[in-house]
Amino acid sequence: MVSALFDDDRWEAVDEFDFEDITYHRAKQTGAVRIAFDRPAVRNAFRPPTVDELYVALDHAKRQTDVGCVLLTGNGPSPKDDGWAFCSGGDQTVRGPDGYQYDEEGKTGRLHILEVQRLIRFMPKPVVCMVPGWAVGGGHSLHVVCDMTLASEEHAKFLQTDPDVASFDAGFGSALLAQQIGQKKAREVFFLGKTYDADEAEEMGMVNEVVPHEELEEVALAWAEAINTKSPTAIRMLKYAFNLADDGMVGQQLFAGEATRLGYMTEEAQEGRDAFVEGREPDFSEFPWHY
Ligand SMILES: CC(C)(COP(=O)(O)OP(=O)(O)OC[C@H]1O[C@@H](n2cnc3c(N)ncnc32)[C@H](O)[C@@H]1OP(=O)(O)O)[C@@H](O)C(=O)NCCC(=O)NCCSC(=O)CCC(=O)c1ccccc1C(=O)O
Repeated sequence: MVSALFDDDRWEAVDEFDFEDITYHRAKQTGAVRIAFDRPAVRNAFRPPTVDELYVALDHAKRQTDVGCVLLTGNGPSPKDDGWAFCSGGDQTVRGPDGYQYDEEGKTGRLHILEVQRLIRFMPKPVVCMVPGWAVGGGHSLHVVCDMTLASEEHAKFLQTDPDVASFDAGFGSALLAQQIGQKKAREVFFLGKTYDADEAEEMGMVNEVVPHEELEEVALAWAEAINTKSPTAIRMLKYAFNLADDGMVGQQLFAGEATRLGYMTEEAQEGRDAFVEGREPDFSEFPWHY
């Protein structure tokens, strides 16, 4: 069993990978993938190989031109106590003095969940976080960086423990959270470390919708289906537009890159290319100065 909420009939494994810490599936009926933490016994805490696998799966999902939506979640429940989690952040048992450690000797510690955050943020399609239980520490930050969050009414719980374990996500996990729920509330999340249920998180503006636990994945898949009815270009440009103001010059660069791609698609741009290739002056006279 992948997860108690997983519907076998709707998904097929992406079997070109041999993942241990995550599962990766593709929807049968719409252009969506489901990527899930698969360490339920430790509330889906991530260790370096988990992060490596997550990066590979997300990067693969990014490159699938017939996939319009990525669903990110955590499998469950825990075989130990039936508890549910999206993700409880970095695995504290493998945390060393310079970051999270691989089993292998000689490798330096890593903090590369931040690379995963950037991949989600820059992903040219929406990433939906399905939260079936705890979203804690670095797991909380991941839900923050996802484009939308859907939460289990019964089991989703949101908690920032970073300062308890002397960690601090001073990037998207805090600053983007403040954009979502406001400065005062974001400071409360980190400074007081209270636990919020799904309804409170929705009220605060960091969860889009709260649904009965059993319906979590069905509703998320319906969202993916809705996204897949839209224009891929419009959705991509909108995501980068939403990011732009907060992401500074990198946000501009991503938006501008996609604007360049749209430019390349015009006959006007093709005339510029053809003129160079054919060794002649370009003739742009038939292209209007749009206003
Ligand atoms: C998640 C809890 C609140 C759940 O509580 P509860 O339901 O009572 O269950 P427990 O009995 O506590 O847990 C069950 C079982 O799981 C183990 N476990 C849970 N979380 C972790 C974890 N993070 N690491 C290792 N193991 C974990 C727990 O020990 C139990 O094991 P047993 O053997 O069964 O006893 C609660 O568990 C909890 O508070 N967990 C810790 C949350 C936490 O502090 N996470 C780390 C925050 S720091 C972080 O994530 C850094 C991430 C990062 O890399 C980073 C780097 C640089 C900048 C930013 C970041 C970033 O934040 O992303």
